[in-house]
This record gives sequence, C-alpha cells and structure tokens, in this order.
Amino acid sequence: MAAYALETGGKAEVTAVMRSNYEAVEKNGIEIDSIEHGHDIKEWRPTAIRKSIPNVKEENLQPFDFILVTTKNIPDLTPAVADIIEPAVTAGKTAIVLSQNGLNIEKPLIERFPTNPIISSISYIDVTETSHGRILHDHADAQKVGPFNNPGVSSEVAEEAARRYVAAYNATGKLDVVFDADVKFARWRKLVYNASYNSVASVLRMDTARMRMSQHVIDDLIRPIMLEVVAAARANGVQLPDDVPDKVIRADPTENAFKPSMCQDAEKGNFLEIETIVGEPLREGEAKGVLMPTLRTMYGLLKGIQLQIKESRGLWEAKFISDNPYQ
Ligand SMILES: NC(=O)C1=CN([C@@H]2O[C@H](COP(=O)(O)OP(=O)(O)OC[C@H]3O[C@@H](n4cnc5c(N)ncnc54)[C@H](OP(=O)(O)O)[C@@H]3O)[C@@H](O)[C@H]2O)C=CC1
Ligand SMILES: CC(C)(CO)C(=O)C(=O)O
Repeated sequence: MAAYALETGGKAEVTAVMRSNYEAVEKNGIEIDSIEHGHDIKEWRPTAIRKSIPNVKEENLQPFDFILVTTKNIPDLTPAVADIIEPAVTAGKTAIVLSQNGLNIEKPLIERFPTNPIISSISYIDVTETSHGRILHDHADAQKVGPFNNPGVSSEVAEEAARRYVAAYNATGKLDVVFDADVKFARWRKLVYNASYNSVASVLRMDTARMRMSQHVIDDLIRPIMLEVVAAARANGVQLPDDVPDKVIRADPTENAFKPSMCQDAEKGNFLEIETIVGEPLREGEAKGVLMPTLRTMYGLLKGIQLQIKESRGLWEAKFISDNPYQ
C-alpha cells in the first residue's frame, strides 16, 4: 500500500523488493482491494520490481533517497534489518524509514548507519496479503512519521527527511499521514494495542471482535496487559492518558473479524515479532520496577511458539545445552 500511495502521488518512483510474491507480481502485477484507493485495482506495478536488494555500489546505481522497510522486525533471527538493507544504503544520504511496530527498533540501525536519517512510521492500516500479490486494505491509512534521534545526524536534517517523506507519501493531502516529532509517544501508544491484541490473538488464534464479545478475554488478558504497558510507558517518561486502554480496546470495528498481523503470522507458521512488540516494552518497564505479570506470561508463551516454529524449520534442535539445570 505504501508503494501504491508513493507512486500514485507522483512524487516518488518506487523500486519494490519482493520475495515469495516476486514471481506472482512479475507475472500478474498487484491486485488491490482498498478502502481508500479503490476496490478493483488490477495489474498494478511500481516503477521497478526486484527479487533482491539493489546493491548501489556494485550495480553503479544512483543513491536511493529513501529506503522504506516493511518487513517484519524479528531481531532473534538472522538476517537482521540492517544486514538486509545494507547494500542499498548510501552513507550520509539515504534516509531509512522503519514502518514497523515495536520499540527500540532504531538502535541497531543507528549503530550501523550513523550518518543516515532514521525515520519512524507508526502505521494504523489493516492490510493483509491474502495470496501472493493480492492485497486487502480495510482501514484508512493513518501514520505518524517522525525522526528517531540519531546522534550523527543533525535534528534539522532528520526532520527535513521525515517531512519530505510525508510530502511524497501524502502528495494529495487526502491521507491521514502526518509528521509527528514525538516518536517515543507514538511508539508507546501503538504498543498498547500491539503488545496486548497481537500477542493474545496469536496464542488464542482469535480475532479482536470475538475477544470483545467474549468479555473475559478483555478483562483477564487484554486490559491487564494494556495497563501494564501504560505503566511501563509512564515509568519511561511517556505520559499516556488514562483513557488510552478503553479507546484502544474499542479501536477495531466489530462487523469484520480482524486478526492482528502477529496472529496472521502464527496462522501461516511464520516467525513472530515477539522481541520488539513484547520483549522490549517488558524489559523497559521491568527495568524501571514496573510489575508486568500478564505481559511476562504472554512473553513466555510466545517464545514457546517461536521455538516450535524454529524447530519445524530446522533452526532449533531439541537437545539440552550444557548450562541447562533441568536435564
Ligand atoms: N499488516 C498490518 O496491517 C500492519 C503491520 N504493521 C507492521 O508493519 C511491519 C510489516 O508488517 P506486514 O506488512 O504485516 O508484514 P508481511 O509479513 O505481510 O510482509 C512483509 C514482507 O516483507 C518480505 N520480506 C521479509 N524479509 C525479507 C527479505 N529479507 N527480503 C525481501 N523481502 C522480505 C516478506 O516476504 P515473504 O512473504 O517472502 O516472507 C513479505 O512480503 C511489521 O513490523 C508489522 O508489525 C503495522 C501496522 C499495520
Ligand atoms: C492493528 C494493526 C493492523 C494496525 O492498524 C497492527 O498494527 C497489526 O496488526 O500489527
């Protein structure tokens, strides 16, 4: 959806890097059913489609102005985001936009690319790739875009890059995609949803409407996690208002059965974004003395699921390692 918005705005040319969907898109283009851009978009293609990350130096390419990262962010697996994008980054030039959920995702990027603007996009957009190259977009694209603090880049340069990205993305001015300098607030606010709904949905394989209809899932799991995240945010200097949990609980429409992105991954047998969405807020909160028992339990369950996925893909072997006290 980002490629579509950027290209159709007329201020950007997008090179889209695809993986499992490459062949399907190369052959048939992209089919989009979008609440905002139209329900019957067929055979759409961005300026370029690639099967691998462009290598700017080896291929003698012009530097990219922006790299928009829309992969899942799973630091407990390799390759890490910084390794994936490195060949396309031009030091001191390319701005890197992380349109990914979670906390502290900028840290490895700042370490690897100390002279590049690193930009945060917090996105509210329910998008599902229903099959390769087929996109269902059923919530208005709303984003808060702002610069992460990269000590090697001046705040003026970083802000200018973020504003330029917003201007290209929202060229028509019709989308709710806006500049917002308070990246820390936007990220913690979004985590109230993701740490709770994404993780509970992944364990229960349940959509958010059914959770609300059940009542107990909200009372016993969702609301307690939200309150723990709000307490962790406040302990870290982010004053989320008292009404955030109630607003976020009711954020999704109840007439369709929406499953958050992590649940979609669990159902596909894909790896889960556990560390950035659950592990990091847990560590940040507990480091400040906040008790987070519900989120800690979810973390343990999700790590168990991740281990099963790793084993099924041959990335974990069921054996004791030397310092394991339970053998
Ligand atoms: N879906 C949503 O509505 C929302 C998602 N988010 C966040 O946005 C981010 C992206 O989520 P989402 O769009 O759902 O993710 P998806 O898993 O649907 O899409 C990720 C894409 O990245 C590709 N990819 C992953 N690694 C590589 C690689 N090394 N090289 C090339 N391509 C790669 C995947 O390919 P392949 O299919 O081969 O794995 C897949 O096409 C996440 O951080 C998520 O939390 C935020 C708001 C809403
Ligand atoms: C809820 C949503 C779709 C944002 O709108 C999201 O962040 C996710 O599914 O991970």
